[in-house]
Amino acid sequence: MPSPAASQSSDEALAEVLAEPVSFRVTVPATSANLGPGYDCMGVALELFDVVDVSARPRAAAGRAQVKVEVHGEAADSLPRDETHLIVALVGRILREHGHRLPDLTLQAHNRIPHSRGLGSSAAAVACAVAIASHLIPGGLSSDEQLQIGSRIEGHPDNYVPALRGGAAVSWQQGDRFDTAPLMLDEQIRAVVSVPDFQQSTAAARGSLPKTVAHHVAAANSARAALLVHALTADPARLFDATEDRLHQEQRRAQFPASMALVDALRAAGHAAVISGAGPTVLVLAAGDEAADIAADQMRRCGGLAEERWMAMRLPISTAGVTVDPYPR
Ligand SMILES: Nc1ncnc2c1ncn2[C@@H]1O[C@H](COP(=O)(O)OP(=O)(O)O)[C@@H](O)[C@H]1O
Ligand SMILES: N[C@@H](CCOP(=O)(O)O)C(=O)O
Repeated sequence: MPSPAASQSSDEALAEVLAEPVSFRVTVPATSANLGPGYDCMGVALELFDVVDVSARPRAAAGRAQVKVEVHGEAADSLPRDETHLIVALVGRILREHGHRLPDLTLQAHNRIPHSRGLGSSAAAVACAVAIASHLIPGGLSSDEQLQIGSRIEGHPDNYVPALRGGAAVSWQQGDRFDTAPLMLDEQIRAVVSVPDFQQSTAAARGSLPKTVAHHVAAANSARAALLVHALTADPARLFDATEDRLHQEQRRAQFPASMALVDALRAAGHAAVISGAGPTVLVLAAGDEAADIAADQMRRCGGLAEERWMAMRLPISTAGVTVDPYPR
């Protein structure tokens, strides 16, 4: 999870960002990162959306901004309702970096993306914050600024970029800048996920990876990642070979043995199964509807045998990334 570094101290000197109240709705998709060998660089947006209704007003009083957050759905019981809420804190940080202070803000968050399951909830929150800040700042943030700011906050661009722009992408870091190229998915590509009832923090999963890998391991992973681009864009029949990872899944097995057991069972049956993001959700990339339905059935059968509860579902690829629309009346 990104560190929001929330602070409203000494923001009296900063400019008011709004002259008039504004209301708008932000919609942001879930994402699945890595896709097997594309560790920290590949991801795809999925049609499972968080929706945040935003009402922002010039500050009514001196001192701190008045912030009110309502949370519905995922983590409604545990997320903060004040300026420490991740989205609010990130909006404040981005505005401050652009010379503005946080306005009075009311957020109504309708959370549908499950947290700490490898479906990019934190990347979605970052994309949401970037979209809100861009909507508030006069003239907005350029597309490149949005890419740089959110990738820097999230620390790895693989799921932030599809949350921002939709579809699938390969993204990378060059010095302190991020760049990305869209992957034009073959029309047969389908995504099926099985989401368990237990969580895995991305930070903890990242902490469990070794600092170095052997040269032959890196070479083998490069071949599969390159093949994955080919399979996703031109030749879905290659998805099984293309989704073999050497960099992170086996290394994290101890963190989510049940997920790895499901990946093993699905792969033994010929499905292109991988850990979604840093887990514990399992993703199958399938070629066509029939293969996707078979994978979903198999996931349900395996899930039914497990101690944990799993929910298998097909999720269409989202061509839309984060969007800002007028607040519906
Ligand atoms: N919509 C949201 N609003 C507020 N905080 C969020 C939101 N989404 C994610 N988070 C924060 O991010 C954490 C999950 O981040 P992370 O461990 O990276 O998992 P994920 O794979 O879901 O991105 C949550 O526990 C919560 O603290
Ligand atoms: N490349 C990252 C992806 C994390 O995705 P998330 O959806 O679990 O936050 C990693 O594998 O650590």
